[in-house]
Amino acid sequence: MKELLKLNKLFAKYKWQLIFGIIVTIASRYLSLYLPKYVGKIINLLNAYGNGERTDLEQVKDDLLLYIGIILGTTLLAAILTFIMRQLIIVVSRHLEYDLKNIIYQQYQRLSLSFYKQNRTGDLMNRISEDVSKVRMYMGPAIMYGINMITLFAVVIPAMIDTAPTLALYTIVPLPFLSIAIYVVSREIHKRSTLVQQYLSNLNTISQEAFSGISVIKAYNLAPQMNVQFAQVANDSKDKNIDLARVQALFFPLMVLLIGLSNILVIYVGGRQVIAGEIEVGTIPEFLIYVNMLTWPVAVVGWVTNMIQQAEASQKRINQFLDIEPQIQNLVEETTRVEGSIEFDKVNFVYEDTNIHALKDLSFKIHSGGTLAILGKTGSGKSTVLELIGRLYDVTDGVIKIDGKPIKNLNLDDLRQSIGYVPQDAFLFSDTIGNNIAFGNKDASEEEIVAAAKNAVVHKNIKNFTHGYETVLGERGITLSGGQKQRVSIARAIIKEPNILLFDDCLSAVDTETEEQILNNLKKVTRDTTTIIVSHRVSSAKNADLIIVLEDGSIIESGDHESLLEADGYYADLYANQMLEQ
Ligand SMILES: Nc1ncnc2c1ncn2[C@@H]1O[C@H](COP(=O)(O)OP(=O)(O)OP(=O)(O)O)[C@@H](O)[C@H]1O
Repeated sequence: MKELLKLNKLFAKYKWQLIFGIIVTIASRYLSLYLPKYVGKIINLLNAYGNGERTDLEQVKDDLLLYIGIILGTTLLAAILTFIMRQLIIVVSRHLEYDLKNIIYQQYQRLSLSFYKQNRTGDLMNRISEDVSKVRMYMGPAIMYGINMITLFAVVIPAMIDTAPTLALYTIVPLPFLSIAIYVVSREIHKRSTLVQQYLSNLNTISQEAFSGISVIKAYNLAPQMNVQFAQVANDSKDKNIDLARVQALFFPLMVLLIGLSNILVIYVGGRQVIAGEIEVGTIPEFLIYVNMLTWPVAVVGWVTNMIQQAEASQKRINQFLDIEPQIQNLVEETTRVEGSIEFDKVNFVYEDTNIHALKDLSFKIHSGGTLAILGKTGSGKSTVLELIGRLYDVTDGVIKIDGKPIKNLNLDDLRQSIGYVPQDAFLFSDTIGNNIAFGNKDASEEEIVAAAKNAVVHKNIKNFTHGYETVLGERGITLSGGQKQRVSIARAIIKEPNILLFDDCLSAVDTETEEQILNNLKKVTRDTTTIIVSHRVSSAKNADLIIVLEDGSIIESGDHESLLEADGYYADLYANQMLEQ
């Protein structure tokens, strides 16, 4: 229960509904006692009339009507109260589920990029959906049945002892066995349903990969192989489902058997007592109803215990994520203005998970409004430089300064707000093209969206789509070409009018002519913007104020276009090769 204690704070918010729910439950259970009591009375009355102990038929009829009226009235009232109880407790559990999902989602948003690199997306999704559902079973049904069970025991058992203590003893003794049997069966059900879930998620992964990679599968004619793989996993999944169904099939027969045995015991022991004149005949039906009233809560003990155990395990997984402190912390509350001069001072960076020393003693400076180009082979650390400026990671050693201040001394939101970042792998949401561009500035007008698209040289392409800016993009924007996606992503950064623009090899999929056009447009609209362009092409870099060439995380050459050509090193070779290609 330790992990579930964390939920107490959430419960506090709904304490009045819960307290009222408990009161209503107690009242409804209390009212449900009238049914067995008055059924017993009716049988005794009829028995007395049959024996000739009662002779006034009219009076007997009146009594009968009164008893039936009491049964009807109390049962109806108990049913209404049960309805209110379910409304209160189950509705509260839905609210709690919603609150918990929001808490987890907000925590996910707070957590740093490294968290996402270390944990699989499926796992993140599972904790916010599957695990929360299991916890909800504790917050709603488990608590409701728990209260119901305790109150029922508290009212029924004293009533039984009061009516016929010996018979009560014989009736109550088998009940714990029923509870244990149900617990064992539901634990088996849980084990098997966990396996079913695992196989289901395997099946989902295979199908999802097959759909995402459908073009590769078709091009390599792998469909028959994929079909066999799918059939195997589907078959395993079916076997696990059949295993589960077998144990589930045991649940109800087991309950029926145990209830039947308890009923026989009541009739046998009660019958002997009636013959011995120790109890009245009406006590037998009264007790039969008690047994049936108690059976469900007793069975529920096993079920609820299982539910709580599962919720505890799920809440533990949720707490693991909730307890993580984001690696990147905002250390400054007050707002800070960001102009845009950037300085790296002996920056070192090691990726924790792989231990790769991506940047080594890196130092450079760009003045506000200046342009820096970073070239270098793949894996030389270019993207890492950009990620460090946006504080997606914090440096391992050295300092990055913006406007002369270490970036940790800037308000994190202001820092990120002042950056327009175009990543290497453009990500577009399943939304309209217009909204994807406006993502960088939610208040942007239609004219601003069009202007940004024009500057990113993608306006004409968008206009050619039937629905223009209203064209809805599929998953990961599959209806756009690679170059179009890159340009929409550039428009998204431009529209934000940031003080710092970071382009991570985002012109790789456009032809050199369009690249030239985009760079010319950028020069105009980003005159005062500090711009860093990461590229493999000299054409993207040649006009920059400063060009640095990275190798293995260190600068091997730096200067402007002319000085680097004179230096006759990596840059000059790259230039010569790329000029030849054109
Ligand atoms: N999230 C990460 N976790 C661990 N290691 C990483 C991570 N991202 C990059 N690396 C490693 O850090 C090194 C530098 O990577 P980086 O992406 O900065 O190179 P790059 O110069 O941008 O490469 P490319 O031109 O291919 O984009 C590489 O060796 C890479 O494998």
